[in-house]
Amino acid sequence: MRIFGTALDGVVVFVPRRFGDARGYFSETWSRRVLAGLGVDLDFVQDNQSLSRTVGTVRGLHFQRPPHAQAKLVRVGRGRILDVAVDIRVGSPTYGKWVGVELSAEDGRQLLIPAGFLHGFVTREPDTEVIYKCSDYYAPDCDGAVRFDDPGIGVDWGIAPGDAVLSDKDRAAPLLRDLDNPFRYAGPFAYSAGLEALA
Ligand SMILES: Cc1cn([C@H]2C[C@H](O)[C@@H](COP(=O)(O)OP(=O)(O)O[C@H]3O[C@H](C)C(=O)[C@H](O)[C@H]3O)O2)c(=O)[nH]c1=O
Repeated sequence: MRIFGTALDGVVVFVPRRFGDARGYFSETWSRRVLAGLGVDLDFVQDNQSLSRTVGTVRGLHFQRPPHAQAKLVRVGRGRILDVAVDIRVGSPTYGKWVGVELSAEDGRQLLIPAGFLHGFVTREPDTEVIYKCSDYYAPDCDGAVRFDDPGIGVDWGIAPGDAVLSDKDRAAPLLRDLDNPFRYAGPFAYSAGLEALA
């Protein structure tokens, strides 16, 4: 398992090893022990999977409030996405900043999004399946969202905002500046220190 940094401290890319042979490949896509060995000490308790039929489907920007804030470990089972994380921890040196990483079934990359960050993705192929682990259970009362096209964040999704395929919930999400924001900066992530960036 290789680990790479991104422009946001705490948001890191994992690339699991693939054992290829004439049949295809085998890969351990997650091991608590391996991630703990890399300094990422997270207990994931729920796996999610979503299928998005159309290119340009945007799901996000989502989060869960404490006491059920979620860290997520995202990968693609089929297709390709631009996966996006936004730091919304008040007081963070990267508050309001975003990073996008392309993940695909082919490259096997995974993105870790800590609690305190918004998460969303846009699909780049039809029938894209996204599979992700969450560090807390779904808690509808704690469910939160911010507009995917919030000009104060400025995510470049690679599509015109008007072309995005959205849920009604995402279409109606507030801007970050209007959010009752529960997250505060609590310092750097030790596992991120000194990581090389993904090429
Ligand atoms: C997230 C979730 C949803 N649901 C139910 C609630 C709704 O009736 C239905 C669809 O939910 P939603 O429209 O919120 O699904 P997405 O738009 O894919 O939301 C997800 O997409 C972004 C990318 C995320 O990071 C979050 O995990 C999550 O918010 O599934 C559940 O039963 N359990 C769950 O954990």
